[in-house]
Amino acid sequence: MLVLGDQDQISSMPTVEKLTEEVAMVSSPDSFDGLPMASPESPSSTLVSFTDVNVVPEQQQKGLEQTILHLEGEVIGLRLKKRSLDAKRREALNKILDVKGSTRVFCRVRPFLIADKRRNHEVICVRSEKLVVSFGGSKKEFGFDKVFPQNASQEDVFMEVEPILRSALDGHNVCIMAYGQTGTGKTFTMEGTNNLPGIVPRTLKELFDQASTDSSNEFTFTLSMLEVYMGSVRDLLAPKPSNRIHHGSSKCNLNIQTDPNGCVEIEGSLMLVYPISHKQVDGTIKESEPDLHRGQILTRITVGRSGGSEECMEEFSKLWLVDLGGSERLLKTGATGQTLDEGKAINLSLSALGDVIAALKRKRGHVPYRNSKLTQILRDSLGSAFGDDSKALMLVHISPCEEDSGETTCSLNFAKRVRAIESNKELPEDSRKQRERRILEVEKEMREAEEECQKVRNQIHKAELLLHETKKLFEGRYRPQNDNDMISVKPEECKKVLGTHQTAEKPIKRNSSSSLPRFMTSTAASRHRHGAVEEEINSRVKPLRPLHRVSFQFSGSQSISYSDAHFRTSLQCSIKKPPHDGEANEPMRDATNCNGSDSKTPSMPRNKRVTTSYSNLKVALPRHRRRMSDLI
Ligand SMILES: Nc1ncnc2c1ncn2[C@@H]1O[C@H](COP(=O)(O)OP(=O)(O)OP(=O)(O)O)[C@@H](O)[C@H]1O
Repeated sequence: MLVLGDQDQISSMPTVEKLTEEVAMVSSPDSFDGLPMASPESPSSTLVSFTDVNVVPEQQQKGLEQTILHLEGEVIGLRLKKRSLDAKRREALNKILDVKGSTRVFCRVRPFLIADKRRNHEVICVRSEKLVVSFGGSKKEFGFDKVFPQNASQEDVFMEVEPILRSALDGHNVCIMAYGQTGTGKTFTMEGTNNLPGIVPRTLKELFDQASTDSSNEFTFTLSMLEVYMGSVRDLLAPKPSNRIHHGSSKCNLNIQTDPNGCVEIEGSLMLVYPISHKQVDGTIKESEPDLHRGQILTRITVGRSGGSEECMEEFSKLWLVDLGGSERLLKTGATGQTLDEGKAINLSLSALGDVIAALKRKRGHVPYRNSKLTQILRDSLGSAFGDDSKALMLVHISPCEEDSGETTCSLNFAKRVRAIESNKELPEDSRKQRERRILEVEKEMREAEEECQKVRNQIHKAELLLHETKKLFEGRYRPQNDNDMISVKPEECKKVLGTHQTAEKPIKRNSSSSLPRFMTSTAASRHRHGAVEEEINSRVKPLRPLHRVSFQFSGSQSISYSDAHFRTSLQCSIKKPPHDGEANEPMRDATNCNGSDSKTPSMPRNKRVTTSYSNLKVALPRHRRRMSDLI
């Protein structure tokens, strides 16, 4: 009996390659009657040679049983190895983020727009990670973790954001906030356009891609969208009229609750809807479009991750993507009425955010999370409420225009305050260099662990395929079956395989040879023929990679398209009822059961991908908000 974690047993087991050879030998026509011959090169072989044809079935059965046991042990051993490599990679990523700072601030400069008549290129000057603003005859320098100049692409921005997203998959709470004056490109960065998708759609795609390549974890995703508007929280995905706070519905102002562990949940919000209901949710979002007003938009992706077996508890992490709303000073805009009230509410919210950040910076005493809905919602992603487990990124947006330089300086000062949460920001030159060296070292460690992990993943895949095949072979030959358990092969399939009409029309019926009198057991020659037929069929119905389960629960308007129809079917199955480990070896059967028809589906591609369509992923929000600049 193999005990999980017994490394000696695992390391003394035959390798996948060796077992592959052995299984190949079992069904090889070159070996005697389909049986392996003992070889001096393989003393450890679990399969032996036979001379008495009557003893053959029992010995062969034992040999296959041994092979199955070894393969199962091999898979367990490889999974353990992968888990430890994965932990190493996560630790390295975490170290990198810690050395870089768990609260980071990037700055993005918007390019000049057609509407910008006066273009003074001297106002904003970007030098590496520094930015100089020339304003009223004086120059002011600001340093950030990264500065994106006017010509930076959406891709450039996302590349820098991506490591933080990965830490959400690793179980950390992450918060990415876009801050800045109205019209400086917050929505452009977060949502983007159909052709130039921003962080939100790219994040979804990235998360799905990464989850779909991780076969040892199961992931679930839920997506929610909230708006903080005039001090109330509303569910942007709720059907009308409950989402209309200004129409006085009591349901619209959702309660924010914090559990004893400091985890925040929004009471009664957010239907969890599977992809199949996207159209319905899409309609809901569109319905809310005419409610033009100005609030703060919060997109939340909850990532559920479990280790792929029933003993492993599911861990949850939250990823917040927040458009903080225009930060401009209201006197300057000359706003009145509702616009003025909306502006005031946003500014109060931002100032509460600033206070929370300042308190976090002090690292002691009371943190005033309760002063605004925004900070209450983001509480468990903003900082030290329950350890240094959270990662935050602020993307401050500025305009290149001279007439905006006052607002630009205000935004940059705010961002500077956020950045100062990390005490080691302004390091002397040699400490900075040392820090950069450390980052490079850990990045190398992480890359190595990733590469090693990929290798082990491939080995697991191979071993699982082999195990699946061997079990199939074993069950086909030795498992006692009653008459109802006939495996029927479609006549046309048999015709293709065998080329003889006669054999094709008969379903292949399997009986346990050991349960029959010896005179009724198959002869060596008939077993050989039978084996050849089985192999042909097996090679046609290609073995599938065991499903690693990724399920999606959406309450958003996003539509997800899967590049592989078979995967979609399997996915729907896994959403309805998570398969057990044993079932994971037979995904084709699962899929067949699910749609209730015989599966002619081609085998699942090795690298199945879950893709998103950007155009569909674009949340129809921009029209939902009124731009301050339009009103001036
Ligand atoms: N990096 C960029 N490249 C090209 N166009 C940009 C960029 N940033 C912003 N824009 C354009 O500038 C305009 C204003 O941008 P956007 O609506 O994203 O600003 P905002 O800060 O979200 O404003 P609001 O506070 O009103 O929501 C849009 O037309 C947008 O396409």
